[in-house]
Amino acid sequence: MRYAEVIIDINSSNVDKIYDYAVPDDIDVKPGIRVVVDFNKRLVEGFIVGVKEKSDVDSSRIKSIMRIIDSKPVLTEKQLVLAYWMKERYLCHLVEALRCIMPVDVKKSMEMAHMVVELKVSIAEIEQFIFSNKKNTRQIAVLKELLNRGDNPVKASELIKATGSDYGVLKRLKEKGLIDVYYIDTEKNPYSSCNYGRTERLELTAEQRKALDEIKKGMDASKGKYLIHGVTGSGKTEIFLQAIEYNIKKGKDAIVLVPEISLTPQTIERFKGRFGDNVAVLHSRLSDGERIDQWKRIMDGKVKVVVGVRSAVFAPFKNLGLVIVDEEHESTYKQSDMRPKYDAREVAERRCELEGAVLVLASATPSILNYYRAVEGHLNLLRLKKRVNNKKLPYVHIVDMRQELMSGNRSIFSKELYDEMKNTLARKEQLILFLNRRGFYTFVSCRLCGYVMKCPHCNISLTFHADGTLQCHYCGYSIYMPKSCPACGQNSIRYFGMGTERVEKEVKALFPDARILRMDVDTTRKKGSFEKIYTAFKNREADILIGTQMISKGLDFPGVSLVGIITADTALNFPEYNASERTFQLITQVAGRAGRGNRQGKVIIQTYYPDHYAILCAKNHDYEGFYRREITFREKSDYPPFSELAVFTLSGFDDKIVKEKSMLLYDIIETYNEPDIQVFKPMPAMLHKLRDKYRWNIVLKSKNGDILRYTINRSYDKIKSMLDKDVLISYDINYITLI
Ligand SMILES: Nc1ncnc2c1ncn2[C@@H]1O[C@H](COP(=O)(O)OP(=O)(O)OP(=O)(O)O)[C@@H](O)[C@H]1O
Ligand SMILES: [Zn+2]
Ligand SMILES: [Zn+2]
Repeated sequence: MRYAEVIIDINSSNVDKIYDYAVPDDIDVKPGIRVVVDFNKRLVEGFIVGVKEKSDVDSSRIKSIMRIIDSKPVLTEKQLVLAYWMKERYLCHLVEALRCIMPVDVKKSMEMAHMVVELKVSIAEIEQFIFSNKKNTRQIAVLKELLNRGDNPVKASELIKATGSDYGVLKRLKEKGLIDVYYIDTEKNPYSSCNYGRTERLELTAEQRKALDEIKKGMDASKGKYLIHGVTGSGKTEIFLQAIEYNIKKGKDAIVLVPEISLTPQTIERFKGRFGDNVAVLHSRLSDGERIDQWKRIMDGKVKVVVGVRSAVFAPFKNLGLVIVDEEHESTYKQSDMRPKYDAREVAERRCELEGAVLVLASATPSILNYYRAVEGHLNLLRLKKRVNNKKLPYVHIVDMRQELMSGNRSIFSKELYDEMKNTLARKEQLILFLNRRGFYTFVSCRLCGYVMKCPHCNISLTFHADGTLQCHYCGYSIYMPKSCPACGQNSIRYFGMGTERVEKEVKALFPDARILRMDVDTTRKKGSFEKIYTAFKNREADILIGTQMISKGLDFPGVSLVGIITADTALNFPEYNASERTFQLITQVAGRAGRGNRQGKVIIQTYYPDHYAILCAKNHDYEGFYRREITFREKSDYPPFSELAVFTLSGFDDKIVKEKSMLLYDIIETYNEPDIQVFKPMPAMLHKLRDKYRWNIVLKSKNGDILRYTINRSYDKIKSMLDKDVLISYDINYITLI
């Protein structure tokens, strides 16, 4: 007797283990095949992860596999290993990891969405079958429906609906040779309709060539991990393109990860321009159907390159040779809002190790973590110090906003920025105004009593919008701006702070003839609106682009000679160990948008902290200097990369109960008394009240990742058994932001 080790496709910690099922003699099983099994008297799907001759489970209790879903494995052995690794690293259920690797919608669609069914034999043979198999009512219903529809193939999903049958019925008819079931390729390729001009390989600069040669060596050896540190505009993308070309020549596939906000038409254009229809694009704005189609094109080997966001790291290539992670420092590579809370950079690295592929991380401002790993010799550091064609990096000027205020300037623009804007417009060049939205609110309060308008569900300040509403950016709660103060009744409610709308208004007042575009969450909500604004600015249909984080990445507009950073330091005072790192990265990236054309660019940074090393090093284009300051601080305070951090978050409607349970969890962790673990007392989360729920955090820190994970697992299991439904608990290992 053979036994299959099966992972049940139910997402629950109780079910997160391997179950043994007996394999009937006439069924052929392999790891990676999906099966239907009886689980607690329910028919459920599962994945076979192993096959063995003996089972330790009592033979009287072992059930048999009902049937197999796939004739060939849908998961490779390496994908299974990757799933196990994710489970260990992020403490997720194996099913959660498998669902990333083989998303549910893709799974379903493989069976249904594109399957077409048609008769394979003559009508006479069908009639004969119906006549002699009267008992198979469901099979007969299907055949009759097909006869009714004449010669045309019918979609499997439609057929099943019309006859009340299921996929199993179709499968049995196919096995009998009566019908044919096949996929049609609808090729809902959302980019194929666009016209991408073909581009040719560029003659590389000496620095580019050196970097590419190194990467090629890695590709020849089927291994290697690289970190490209290349200043903005140094031509990193051209290196990617030629590395991919080499990879394709070797018959291999490549994945390029980019942050959501840099997956712009320009980025897509660059890859499509070189590799045409060999490129699939995966981003979160695709419809389900579009995503499934892209996924299928990858599985069927129809493309050689995937350009996509975080989840594209799981693209089901069979012959992966290269994974590139562009803008490697971006925090969005970490999935924070849902389980499994994986980091795509780490998954990429693990996947490369497993599949003999080369990893290339790249950034103008590498994450402290990966730069440290490069310094320590775990990553191969490749440097690009110059811009292409020796174009100069922009000249950066710091304006001390405290002095502006003292000299009587209450405008959001310093005198210097105003003058430069005027000059730039006079020269008919373009300029970008950048606003750091992080931690910055346009809040509304009473000038007399100080009352602040807050969201009743989230207890954070409401944001003022130009249409006269106040909105909560977390839950969407919205009210009209009140005429009088709800607390003191006086007519003295005003809004403070600044948003992109306010900037736009001020610019209009100062430069009534300038053509302005605004790019933020509000103006880009509609599908395609990002592209519209982008193209308009690129075609120089506007002079000024005002925007938030969205415009900081990867944009290459040669017409831009001035960048004004209106609020450079709003994130600097965030109570987070990585606040300086993120401020430095942001300023450097935004500044990098200036002077990519013929004229040297100019950048003006407005700040209240002109002496902070994050600001000063950004001004001097001094990454190494910043790194040295920052790594010293991290080492002294035992912050990553010298430790790992994790957080438990408890939440519920009753603040008192949530706090009590947090204390209880704290005590549990303390009683384990692990010397390598530092536990911090429960603290109300920064967003203490969110969507009517109160939230508390417990932070853990350790130099020993194994013990950290062991402790999280143990204490989580323990506290789970002591919680009612009214308190929810979650954890995040190596979280990015503590909220
Ligand atoms: N070898 C080359 N010869 C001529 N032009 C080049 C060469 N390499 C790149 N370029 C051009 O230089 C410009 C900047 O390159 P690219 O956008 O790849 O820089 P980058 O390093 O990715 O910058 P960022 O980090 O700011 O996104 C692009 O317009 C690109 O087409
Ligand atoms: Zn709210
Ligand atoms: Zn008041």
